[in-house]
Amino acid sequence: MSPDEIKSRIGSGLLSFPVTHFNDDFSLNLKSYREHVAWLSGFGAAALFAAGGTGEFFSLSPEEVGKVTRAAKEASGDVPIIAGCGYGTELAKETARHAEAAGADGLLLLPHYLMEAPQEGIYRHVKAVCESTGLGVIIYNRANSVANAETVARLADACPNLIGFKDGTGKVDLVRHVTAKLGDRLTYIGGMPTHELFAEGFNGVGVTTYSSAVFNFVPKLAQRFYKAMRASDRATMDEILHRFFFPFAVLRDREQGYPVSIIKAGVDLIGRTPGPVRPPLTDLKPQERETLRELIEKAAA
Ligand SMILES: O=C([O-])C(=O)C[C@H](O)[C@@H](O)C(=O)[O-]
Repeated sequence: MSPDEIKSRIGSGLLSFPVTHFNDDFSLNLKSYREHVAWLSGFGAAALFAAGGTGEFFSLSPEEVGKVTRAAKEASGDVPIIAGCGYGTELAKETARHAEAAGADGLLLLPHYLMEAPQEGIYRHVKAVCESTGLGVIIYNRANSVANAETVARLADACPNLIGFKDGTGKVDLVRHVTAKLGDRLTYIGGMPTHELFAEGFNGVGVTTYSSAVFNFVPKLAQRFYKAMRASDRATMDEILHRFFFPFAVLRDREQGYPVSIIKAGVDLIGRTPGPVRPPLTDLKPQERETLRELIEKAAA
């Protein structure tokens, strides 16, 4: 897809990040991953992100990102696949090359590694990655890589293929500044952990779509919530928040890294085979899985 096509496509509906499936020895289980992506593709996502944060991008090699992206493309039918890339500039460019060769429809640029960086450095880094690829690129503001509105505007001017801005900071003032300055030059994506908890507020500042991690295992519930948000149907949102998302967040917050582990556990509980999370993450404990099982049952009721 051209950068313009993927830009309007991601703005057209709910997004999600499939978990990456592993065998018990932590090697990639692409067969199981393909089956999961094929199943998810039937629930109306505007695009799926291969090897994103929830897909344990941070635990994959550049070659593995390429393999995961190719497997997603083989399974997703006409649902576009956006691939993760990130770390320092050279590794990000290398990963982008693997993803592009694997047929990705766009790229999500996750934060660079370890160091804080000045705005000029973030600008040069993002620009270099954009210039290295023909794909549309979405910048992901999070952790040690947070571009301010001025930097995002400079990047949008310098990089025609910068098509999206994803927020993982939760800073409404910063995001509002970006949406006010950039208008419809970019598509805006909410990417807080369990973004449904933030969705209504961010919709109010121009972030009209978001990525839903729980879509991995309760896709119908995720779509119901998204449609309620778009329709400003607060009664439905309140009902789903109380029944599912608030207790889900309590469980998710029991351990560092659980925003990813709990999604894998959910996928496992619905009878798919995502396998374990790779270290440094850890899987849910048996009692926590039981609590999640009960929540999933309630969500289906
Ligand atoms: O990097 C990631 O995986 C995300 O930020 C996407 C997730 O889907 C997040 O928005 C969530 O947990 O709902």
